[in-house]
Amino acid sequence: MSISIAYLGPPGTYAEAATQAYLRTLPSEVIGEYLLRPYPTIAQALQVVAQGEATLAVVPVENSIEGNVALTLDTLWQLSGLQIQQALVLPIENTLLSKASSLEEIKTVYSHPQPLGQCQRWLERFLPSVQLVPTSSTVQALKYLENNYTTAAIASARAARLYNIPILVSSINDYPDNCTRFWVLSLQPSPGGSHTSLAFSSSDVPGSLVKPLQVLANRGINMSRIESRPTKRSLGEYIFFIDLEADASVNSVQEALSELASHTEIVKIFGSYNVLPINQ
Ligand SMILES: O=C(O)C(=O)C[C@]1(C(=O)O)C=C[C@@H](O)C=C1
Repeated sequence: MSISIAYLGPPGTYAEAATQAYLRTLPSEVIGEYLLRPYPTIAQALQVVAQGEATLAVVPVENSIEGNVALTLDTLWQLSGLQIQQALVLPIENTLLSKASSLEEIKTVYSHPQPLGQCQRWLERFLPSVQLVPTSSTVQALKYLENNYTTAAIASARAARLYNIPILVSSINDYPDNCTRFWVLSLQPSPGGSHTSLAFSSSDVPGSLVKPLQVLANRGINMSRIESRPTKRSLGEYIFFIDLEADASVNSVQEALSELASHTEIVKIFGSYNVLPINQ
């Protein structure tokens, strides 16, 4: 029986590169059982796993320059049962792809909003008057390059090779150490590991953030990330996404997680897992 992995496609996206990197971490004799399934949005990749139509999803969570991937966090909050199996940190090296022979010919640059943000300063410096157009993925941006010598796309060198498109300028990141953290999620219980992720909502009253954080601090549990997203119910109400440097199977962490319930409205525990850096 094959194991399907959902990701933001089409092939050639950074999400696909992360999915391939995840496959390379598995024993070679099982890799043939995995089937990669591209989806047009991150939300759909997560939904098919939550509905049991795919086994795993590989989705971006956070970028070192642009911060959180809001769509991933919002979708995870809405769905039930998804557990993190593994985190992967993938280096992101953006390149400018175009059929133009020089930067002067370019009038429009297409890409996913994240790479447009990751290369913002480069774009301001070298292409200050072009129009920037967001697309649903870096590979979707490539379709605007067909038979057009005034357009460019920001995508990976791998996408350029796959779709046979010339690279006009390589390495255009504003900061060289650009990397994105991905999560591998499924309906299986998470395997345990060095990090635990959770999210909670709380009402807009004094201490609604301090109290849950105090529960963690009281037990010496270190937090490696905190992000907020609006509940979308009313202005000023938030969902907090937290990563802990701790394994939920440890007694004190388990106690803290159960105590959180009394200081929050809804708590969702996404599980404990290890983080793997990927060298490309
Ligand atoms: O468009 C792609 O190629 C993606 O894989 C999406 C995505 C993202 O959603 O952040 C993934 C990682 C990179 O930081 C840039 C874009």
